[in-house]
Amino acid sequence: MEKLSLDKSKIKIVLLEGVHPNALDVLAANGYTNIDFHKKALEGQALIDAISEAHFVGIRSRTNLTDEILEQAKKLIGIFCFCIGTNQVDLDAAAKRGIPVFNAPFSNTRSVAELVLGEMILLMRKIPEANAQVHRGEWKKSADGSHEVRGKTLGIIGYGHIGTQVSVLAEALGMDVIFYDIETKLPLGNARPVSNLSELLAKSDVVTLHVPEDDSTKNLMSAERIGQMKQNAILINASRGTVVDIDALAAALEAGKLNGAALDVFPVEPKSNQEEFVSPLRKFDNVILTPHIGGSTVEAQGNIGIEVASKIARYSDNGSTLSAVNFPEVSLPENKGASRYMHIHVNKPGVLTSLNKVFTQDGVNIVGQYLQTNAQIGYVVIDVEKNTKANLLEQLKEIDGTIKTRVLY
Ligand SMILES: NC(=O)C1=CN([C@@H]2O[C@H](COP(=O)(O)OP(=O)(O)OC[C@H]3O[C@@H](n4cnc5c(N)ncnc54)[C@H](O)[C@@H]3O)[C@@H](O)[C@H]2O)C=CC1
Ligand SMILES: O=C(O)CCC(=O)C(=O)O
Repeated sequence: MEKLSLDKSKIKIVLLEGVHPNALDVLAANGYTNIDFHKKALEGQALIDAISEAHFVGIRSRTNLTDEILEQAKKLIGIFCFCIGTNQVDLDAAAKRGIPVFNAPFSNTRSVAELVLGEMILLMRKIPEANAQVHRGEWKKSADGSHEVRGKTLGIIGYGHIGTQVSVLAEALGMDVIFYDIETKLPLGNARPVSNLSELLAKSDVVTLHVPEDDSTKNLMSAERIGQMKQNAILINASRGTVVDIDALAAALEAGKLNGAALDVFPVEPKSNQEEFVSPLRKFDNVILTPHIGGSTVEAQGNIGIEVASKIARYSDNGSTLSAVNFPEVSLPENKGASRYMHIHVNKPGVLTSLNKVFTQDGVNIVGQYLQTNAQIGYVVIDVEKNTKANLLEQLKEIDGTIKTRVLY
């Protein structure tokens, strides 16, 4: 008889970076108990040692899963980011090994939007300087340069899940909202798209960044772009550190071009809470610096724990790759009494024919078949009448182009 899916107690899940305990509860409720829970991020050999036998790994933004690290994790089936950003994972290296990468695209977005809103109000009132001065014993009561946000223009760069929420909240405060996105986006409320970045920068009293880390956003806020901002404007970045040229920002602050800035993310962030944060921005009283905590609220982390752990259980139990960021997305129905074979392969001619031959030549009755491909890989899921024949999995493994196969039930 065909060997079926691995016993759940043998499926090893490694969770790093102190993901919320809700994740453990969800996994336990789904029968997964073989879990290594690490409070911190790991790197180098310690990371390799931790994940070398893992079937699933859960991380946040601090763990770098590079091609070299993934090469040492031969049993890995899925990578789960308990956050939005997936730039810390080599997505292509994972895909070529048949490893889908999942994230939590919504659960911490409100937390980031609220932080940005709060920072914007504080910076427009020059509260960071006032706070620092009073802490030093200085008393400088003044209205100079202190403004309401009502009636001011907010420019949002990147009108996605976070940018749109900032837009709605800012309008509720009476702000005029304009936005720039490389995609055509539905404007919410009275927000208006602008056709280029220069226009947004020239019109905005506050500019806030909500774009992903990629080639198009590297140093998006360069010296030139910061120079295009209004005199006395404010810059907020809670997206990714690579998006702002920090030296250019420091120069603009030094020159009195900007009234203030808030940064939650940095090109180089300390690897642990013990490491010192080094930045030319530390000396400015009118800059709010936070340690990448935009999404770090009890609510967001609790929800992410549930969301991502449910995705681990779903991919493990059912094979669904819905919402994977680097993989063909296959949404699968619950399996009702069939055996489910999953086959991940290089997307090239002939693989499907060979695959179907394995089943047809053995007279196996196929009761469901699901296929998605992208330029790199193909993912086929085949439901067949239970236990019809032995060694189907072995035959699937032998097909030229096979990356990974798995059987459930
Ligand atoms: N500070 C923190 O703790 C957190 C940071 N983030 C980061 O916030 C960023 C945004 O997150 P979401 O809004 O959820 O992402 P999203 O994917 O929903 O939206 C990003 C938007 O940026 C647009 N975009 C991409 N490249 C662009 C470019 N070159 N110029 C203009 N627009 C561009 C996209 O079309 C999209 O509409 C991500 O980098 C994420 O990693 C997310 C959560 C927490
Ligand atoms: O601290 C974290 O979990 C990372 C938050 C973040 O930057 C994200 O969700 O992209």
